[in-house]
Amino acid sequence: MLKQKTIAFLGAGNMAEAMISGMIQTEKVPANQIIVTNKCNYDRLNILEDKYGVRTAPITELPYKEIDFLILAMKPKGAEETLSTIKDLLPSNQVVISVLAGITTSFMEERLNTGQEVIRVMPNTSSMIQESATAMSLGTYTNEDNADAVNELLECMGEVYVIEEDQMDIFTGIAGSGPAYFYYLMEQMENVGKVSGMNDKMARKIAAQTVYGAAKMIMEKEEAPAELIDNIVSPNGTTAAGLDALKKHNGGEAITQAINNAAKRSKEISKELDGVLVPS
Ligand SMILES: NC(=O)C1=CN([C@@H]2O[C@H](COP(=O)(O)OP(=O)(O)OC[C@H]3O[C@@H](n4cnc5c(N)ncnc54)[C@H](O)[C@@H]3O)[C@@H](O)[C@H]2O)C=CC1
Ligand SMILES: O=C(O)[C@@H]1CCC=N1
Repeated sequence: MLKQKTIAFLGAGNMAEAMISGMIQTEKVPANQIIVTNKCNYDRLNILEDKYGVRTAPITELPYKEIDFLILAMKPKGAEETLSTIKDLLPSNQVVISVLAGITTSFMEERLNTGQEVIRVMPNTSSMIQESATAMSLGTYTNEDNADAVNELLECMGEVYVIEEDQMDIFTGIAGSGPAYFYYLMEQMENVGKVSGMNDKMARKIAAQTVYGAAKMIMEKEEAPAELIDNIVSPNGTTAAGLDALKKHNGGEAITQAINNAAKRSKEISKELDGVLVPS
């Protein structure tokens, strides 16, 4: 289904690159059917062209009629201007996909022509290696075939979850921002290893392998985290001592706060940006 689709990115940053990398690796989307544009920084476009074989174009020269899926991948504050620029350039059957935190489907629909199909998506940077946890929520006018095709496209980047849009803020807090929390924790693990005399590279790999193995256990065994914890803890052993310290220092509360704060920020972005809507 994807072989015939043309996909364009508006925005050539980290998230766009991660998604392009995921798509190219599956070989489901031919590289020359991906077109990337950026507001400025044309060097960045040259880098992506050389690295992935994608096509690039200045924003004013995008072949809108040729494009099936137009992916908004700039910062959320650029959405308003971009939607007003592209509004009358889009064919009616083109799907606008946004990965922008806090930008709702109704925000997009209100700024595009009536009936334009929009899909809100929240991937994460693990799209780069096809290991994203990605959510998608459909807009008012999305047709089923297009929704299926976009789902298939997102599967190039990892697992896809179709969720109600009112879950998108919390999903963003858990999975969109989530990799950063784990990088932060792994950085601490690495540092503790280094301080104790471990070789730098080995300390990093040990931390990453430990987290990777634990995540894989949850994915592959149908056991709850609590059961897996039970398998590690010996009475009066090292893990009990470690978990005691983690609980004493509110480790669980810290991750809950991180997720809730990110979700709160996603909601705030929606409110802040929606405030600038000028009725036509
Ligand atoms: N980085 C991440 O982990 C994730 C980011 N997102 C969303 O992806 C979007 C992009 O984030 P990043 O790639 O991290 O940012 P970034 O700063 O790396 O890239 C943004 C790119 O958009 C370009 N740009 C700005 N305005 C533009 C416009 N009007 N038209 C075309 N290009 C424009 C910039 O030149 C830049 O290359 C954000 O809205 C963010 O909420 C979503 C999920 C995860
Ligand atoms: O930090 C951000 O706002 C974006 C959205 C999710 C990950 N990065």
